[in-house]
This record gives sequence, structure tokens and C-alpha cells, in this order.
Amino acid sequence: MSGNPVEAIRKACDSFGHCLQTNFSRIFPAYRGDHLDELSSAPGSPASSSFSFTGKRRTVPEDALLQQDELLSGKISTPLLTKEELGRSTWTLLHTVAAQMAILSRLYPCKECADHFKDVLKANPVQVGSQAELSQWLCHVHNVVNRSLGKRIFPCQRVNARWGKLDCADHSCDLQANSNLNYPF
Ligand SMILES: Cc1cc2nc3c(=O)[nH]c(=O)nc-3n(C[C@H](O)[C@H](O)[C@H](O)COP(=O)(O)OP(=O)(O)OC[C@H]3O[C@@H](n4cnc5c(N)ncnc54)[C@H](O)[C@@H]3O)c2cc1C
Repeated sequence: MSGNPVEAIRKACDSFGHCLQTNFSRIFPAYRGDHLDELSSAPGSPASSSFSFTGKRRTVPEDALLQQDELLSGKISTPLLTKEELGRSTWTLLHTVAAQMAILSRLYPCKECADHFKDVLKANPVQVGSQAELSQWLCHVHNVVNRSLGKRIFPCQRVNARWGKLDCADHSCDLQANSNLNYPF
């Protein structure tokens, strides 16, 4: 690696921060990342000296906000994302998070949550050899967070019933509808 290693790490954090911010707002249209800008512009905050979340304020395009208003007012009830948008955003998020789980625990926009999640990851390192194991591990760490917040524990054997279904015509993209497909994970 050439140049200053601290600068290289700063750049990596910067690009991951942007990636997180972009994908949070794609998956959750209500999320605009404004508080990241506030964080980075707070005088003396570590973010303002280490990361450049500032610069261009990222906003959700107007048509997306309009759609969101219509959704909230009950005028439309269909999902805002197409299957393709959902897929693209999800792949980016999954690959980035899988590659940089430790960074997630430092850059997650809620500091209290990030600090807590760092401990959760330390106590529950990812050791998975299949999609099913990854799903179970994620369910487990989500439950660790749930427990600490006094929330109900989710039954992990029901994880596919909760997350394996999408809003597609005739349930054609449900995991369960395709359960005859065996992938060599
Ligand atoms: C990494 C991370 C760390 C966090 N740390 C904190 C923290 O320290 N303090 C804090 O106040 N908040 C924290 N949060 C936020 C908190 O976990 C919840 O997201 C938030 O309180 C909203 O909770 P919720 O009840 O809507 O359901 P969420 O916990 O957001 O869950 C969303 C949905 O997932 C399903 N679900 C629930 N548990 C599981 C599970 N174990 N497996 C699979 N599916 C499940 C349920 O259907 C639920 O409706 C953290 C979030 C993340 C992503």
C-alpha cells in the first residue's frame, strides 16, 4: 500500500460511510442521513475531524418523497421499491457489511448502538459455513440486542417465515415457494 496508511484508512471509512448512508436511504426511504451531516458538523466532534460526511447533503429525490407522502396518507399501498431496486441495494449492503462487519460496529450512525454492537460482535464472532447458519447467527445477535432492550426474543426457527417472503405476484419469489431448489452453499 502506498502513501500514508492513516489516510488510506480514513478514505476507506469515508467511502463505507457514504455507502451506508446511500443504502440506508434506499432501503428505508424515510432515512435521509441528516443526522450524519449534523454529527460531522458538530464542532470538535470526532466525526468532523476524521470523516467527511459533509459536502453535498444527500436527499431522497422529490418523487420518492412524494411517493412516501402518498404511502403514509394511505393513497397508495404498494411497496416503494421494485424487486430490482431491492435486490441491488440489498446486495450492496450485504456484501459491504459482510466484508466490513467490524467497521459497521464503529460507523453505525447511532453511537450507543454501535458501542453496544461492538461488544455483541466480540462475544459472538461470525462463524458460519452456510446461508442458514448466517441467518441463525444474525437472528441470535439480533436477539442479544433485543434482550438488552427488553424486547421479545424472536424464535430463530421462524426466521425464514419472517424474512423469506417478499411481496411478489403469486408469492413467486418466496423462499418457501422455491424450497425445491437446493443451492450448494
Ligand atoms: C446493529 C444494531 C444495534 C443496535 N443497538 C441498539 C442499542 O444499543 N440501543 C437501542 O436503543 N437500539 C439499538 N438498535 C435498534 C433496535 O435494535 C431496534 O431496531 C429498534 O429499537 C426498533 O425495534 P423494533 O421493535 O421495531 O424491531 P427491530 O428489532 O428493529 O426488528 C425488526 C423486525 O425484525 C424481526 N425480528 C426481531 N428480532 C429478530 C431476530 N432475532 N431475528 C430475526 N428477526 C427478528 C421482527 O419482525 C421485527 O419487527 C440497534 C440496531 C442495530 C441494527
